[in-house]
Amino acid sequence: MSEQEAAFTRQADGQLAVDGLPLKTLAERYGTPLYIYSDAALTRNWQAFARHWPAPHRLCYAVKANSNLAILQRLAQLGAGFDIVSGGELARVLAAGGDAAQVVFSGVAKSVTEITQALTAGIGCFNVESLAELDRINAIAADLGCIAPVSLRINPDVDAQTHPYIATGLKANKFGIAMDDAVASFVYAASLAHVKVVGADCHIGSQILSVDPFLDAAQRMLDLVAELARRDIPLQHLDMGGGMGIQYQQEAPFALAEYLQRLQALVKEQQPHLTLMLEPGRALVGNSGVLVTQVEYLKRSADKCFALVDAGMNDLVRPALYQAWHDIVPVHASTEPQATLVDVVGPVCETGDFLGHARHLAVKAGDYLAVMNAGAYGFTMASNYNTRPRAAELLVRAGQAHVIREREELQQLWKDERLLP
Ligand SMILES: Cc1ncc(COP(=O)(O)O)c(C=O)c1O
Ligand SMILES: N[C@@H](CCCC[NH3+])C(=O)O
Repeated sequence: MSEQEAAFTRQADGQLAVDGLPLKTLAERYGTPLYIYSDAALTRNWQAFARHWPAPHRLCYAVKANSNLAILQRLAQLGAGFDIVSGGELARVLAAGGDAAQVVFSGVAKSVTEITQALTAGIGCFNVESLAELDRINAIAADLGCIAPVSLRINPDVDAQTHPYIATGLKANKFGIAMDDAVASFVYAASLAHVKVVGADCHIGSQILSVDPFLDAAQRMLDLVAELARRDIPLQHLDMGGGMGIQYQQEAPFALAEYLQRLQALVKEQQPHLTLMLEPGRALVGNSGVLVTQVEYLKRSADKCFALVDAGMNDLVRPALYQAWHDIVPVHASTEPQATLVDVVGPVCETGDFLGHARHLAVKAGDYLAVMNAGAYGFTMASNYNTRPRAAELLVRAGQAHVIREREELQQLWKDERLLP
């Protein structure tokens, strides 16, 4: 967000550093590709929310953005709840010391196993995405002899004006229950013996740069809350999801404080008893991480120059998947005098395997590059495509680098595979 300071800064000697540690030194010591996160940035991002979000309002960090245990641990220490989308994410939150009661469970296709696991752990709330799911939760809770706290995810049908693959609040999207069906769905939920309706939620998309779609969605949700109150279905909380955008290139995201304050003002005016919840992912972790990669080769032809680097779409898929822009900068001042237009591409056998096209870079083989703002949806979307071990992850805290995930070993990649007898 606009008020967030950069954690990765250029020192007087030309080195890009985090907390005074040059990234080049870290890359040489731990190898590349290497994800490096800044605890100071994470903490600052958290505080940018927390400052304007007094209790009892709550923040449930969207685990999918970056689910490393140490990141979850730090956020739990800062006071975060968690928004999860799988039993795996729930297990991670618990392993990191998170409180099950502060967990909300989103996701369109929760399995019997996952619902059972979540009820047994005592999670705070299911964000239910369909009536079929509601029936399943009710039946499992009946078997377990408990009552499941539920919120219904309503699709407010607002256009978040973001990339079509990460817009989620339109009628055409697979998420949530249509606003037209919302009242009837709540009436049905309230009639079930083993669920307790505690809230309503929505999530209109990701990387949203204007506050208007959020406030538009909030007003629609508040109208629904008012209608439900008239029908004697009082709600305790309204969860407006995540989606707050960050600056990757020239975008100008809205001021976070403005959104948080205007949202609270709306609620205070119309439904003062409601607790508000948000599920930020990217806005907490996006700018707190970089992916460091080394240039293996330069390949020049008459009209093209490729920097072939050791990180690929399997390490950071966002450019390939969404044509997303990430700044790519040298980690240290290059001895190459001439900046040229370079396509920064990975080793994966796909034409779509690129990190950045036509970048102005002074670069030579052996140089390290930092792919910026890679803290969200970076490592969590990484794969082993082309039998490439996933990168190591470091968290720098108070000037010290901690390995928070070891680089994968090749043997780990096929340890569960079996040759035929
Ligand atoms: C239900 C839900 N909540 C929260 C998030 C987090 O979104 P963001 O990282 O854009 O804040 C997502 C992902 O878009 C989501 O689907
Ligand atoms: N993975 C997407 C965000 C989608 C979030 C999923 N609800 C990204 O990298 O931008």
